Amino acid sequence: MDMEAMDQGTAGAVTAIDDYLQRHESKSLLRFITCGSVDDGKSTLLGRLLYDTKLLFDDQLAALEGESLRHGTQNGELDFALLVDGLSAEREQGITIDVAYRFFSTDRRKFIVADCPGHEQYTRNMATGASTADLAVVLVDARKGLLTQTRRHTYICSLLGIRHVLLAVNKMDLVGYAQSTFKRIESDYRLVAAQMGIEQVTAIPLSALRGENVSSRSQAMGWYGGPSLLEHLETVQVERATSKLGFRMPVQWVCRPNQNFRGYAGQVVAGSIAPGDEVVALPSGVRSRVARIVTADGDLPRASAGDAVAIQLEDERDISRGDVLAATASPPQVADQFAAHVLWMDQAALLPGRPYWMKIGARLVTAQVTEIKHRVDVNTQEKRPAKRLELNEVGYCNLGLDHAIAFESYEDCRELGGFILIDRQTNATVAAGTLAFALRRADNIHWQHTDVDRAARARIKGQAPACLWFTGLSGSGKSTIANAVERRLHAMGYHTYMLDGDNVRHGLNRDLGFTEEDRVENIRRVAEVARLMVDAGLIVLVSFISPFRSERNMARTLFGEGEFREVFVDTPLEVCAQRDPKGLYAKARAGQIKNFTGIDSPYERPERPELHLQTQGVSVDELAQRVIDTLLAN
Ligand SMILES: Nc1ncnc2c1ncn2[C@@H]1O[C@H](COP(=O)(O)OS(=O)(=O)O)[C@@H](OP(=O)(O)O)[C@H]1O
Ligand SMILES: Nc1ncnc2c1ncn2[C@@H]1O[C@H](COP(=O)(O)OP(=O)(O)O)[C@@H](O)[C@H]1O
Repeated sequence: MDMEAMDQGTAGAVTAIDDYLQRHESKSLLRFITCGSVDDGKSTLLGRLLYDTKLLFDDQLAALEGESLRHGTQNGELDFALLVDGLSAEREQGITIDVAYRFFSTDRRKFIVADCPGHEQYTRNMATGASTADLAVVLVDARKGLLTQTRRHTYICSLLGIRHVLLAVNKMDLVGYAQSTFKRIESDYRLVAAQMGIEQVTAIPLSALRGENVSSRSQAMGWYGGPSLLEHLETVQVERATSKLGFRMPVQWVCRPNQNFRGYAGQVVAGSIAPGDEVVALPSGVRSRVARIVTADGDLPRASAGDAVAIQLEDERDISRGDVLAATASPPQVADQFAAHVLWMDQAALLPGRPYWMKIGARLVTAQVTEIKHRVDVNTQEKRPAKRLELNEVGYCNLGLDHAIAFESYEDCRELGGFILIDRQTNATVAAGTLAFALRRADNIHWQHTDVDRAARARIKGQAPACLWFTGLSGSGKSTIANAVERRLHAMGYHTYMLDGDNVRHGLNRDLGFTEEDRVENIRRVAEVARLMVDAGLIVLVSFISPFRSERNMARTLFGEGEFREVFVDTPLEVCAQRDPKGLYAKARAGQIKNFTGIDSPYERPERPELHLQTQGVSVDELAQRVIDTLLAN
């Protein structure tokens, strides 16, 4: 690469950026988002606004970001590039979502507008944009009035903490600039917004296409005495009450450029901090004092909310990415069970009991929705009972996490109260959510120590406890083979127990049917029971269809290294249907049984089972022996 040319180019960019920053430094910043249905004129409005302000800073800002990175690596102390690497790793996992942020500015204010393209994934992108915005421009077509989308988007904005809405009643030229139409839409909307807790609504009649009431007042609407859209954006006061919270910073990255330096990099999300202050890392509770606050431009005497810094502590501590550094005097709560709002954004429904990745702050944990309290009808605000959440539905749920986290309610702190859920199979972002409060503090429930532990229980039985997990279609041979395995093990003196779908469904799981959500719960319970039995020192044989990879993988995580063996009883559907030991396939094909696995309910084949048994033409005895060989091999 031609280094000289590159340096010159960069130097040029730096000067331009310095100029830009100086000119705009003193101005306040407004982050907003535009929402509306497909044809309401969102792009026209945004285009018009950018055109009228004649200031587009996309390129300068991209260069600015590049520059700050370069500076970060210059003095060899701090590698901020690592931070960015971390983020791009997330991008590869599909965690981040595509939202284009456009920058523009006028003489009075700087603006960042979240531009959320794409109709299909609109809700998903919108939620991302809304989570950092202070104001939403909600577009309504004057000819159509409020639509379901208008209500849905307003609700999402409200859920994600937006308290100011600019209602842009667009296409006024197409309704003859009628004041009555505008007034009707305005009052309809105020009612909806008030129901959703949004009190600051400014309604503006406009025509984005003709540029009326966008950046200048319209002659055609003399009856309107309010500001133009741009005037309002330039002057509206959106400052949130200064957060009452003390210092909080999620650790995005631990920087170790050399042996002598260890810095915890991240953005301060609340309060402020200075060298000498005592901090606690949560959830571990480790304490230390701040030695230095390092940035790309040198050390700071104090860092406050919004600053991106690396904090060096006085002593070497075991603190990692995802921990939260906080003021010791007023630390956040730590908990593992929450009440939360969840906006579901995936085609496949949210199923209670299924484990998802949860990303909150810089932390990644496993979370399950343990209960859906209710679903919210976005049109009427009514609470309705629900067993699952479908695409674009919002539910008020209880969440259970596998690890405790430091958090704030979303209302108090977006960064430590907002989260996304990620599907563990596809890595797709499937939900956005907001924490309301902790249901139970993690430190209130302790794991009770027992003097006789699992090793002691296993020892007295003279065996290594294990879980043999048989999965396969109905009639594939799970029970027959598991039964033969248990008979042999028993004869050899092993302590065993068999959990069979048909049997457990008569007792513990009597309340469950065969919908996806019931099957998820069925497997969750039986996996927990199997875990207890392994804890008791037994060899447990689990024989359930267990059709979903997610739940089988979840079951696996409950056991120790090598304790769990997945046995795939692989018999083609046609063969199972021919065997039809209980006559169920005949009934399912006749439409008398709904949701029958393999017919109108899916079976996800195991990808890496410990044992893959193809049963056709092989005797039950031989198959059972193979299971025993696998079990006793290690
Ligand atoms: N709709 C439908 N789909 C599948 N199976 C059905 C259904 N209705 C009843 N049965 C009978 O229930 C047994 C499966 O229960 P499981 O608990 O193993 O199922 S699951 O793991 O929750 O999917 C299954 O037993 P097996 O044949 O031993 O697998 C069936 O006998
Ligand atoms: N090689 C085989 N392995 C297991 N079962 C077989 C085999 N060949 C025939 N079968 C028959 O298939 C049926 C399987 O039923 P079952 O064990 O109840 O299946 P599942 O528990 O998977 O629903 C039984 O009637 C069994 O005798």
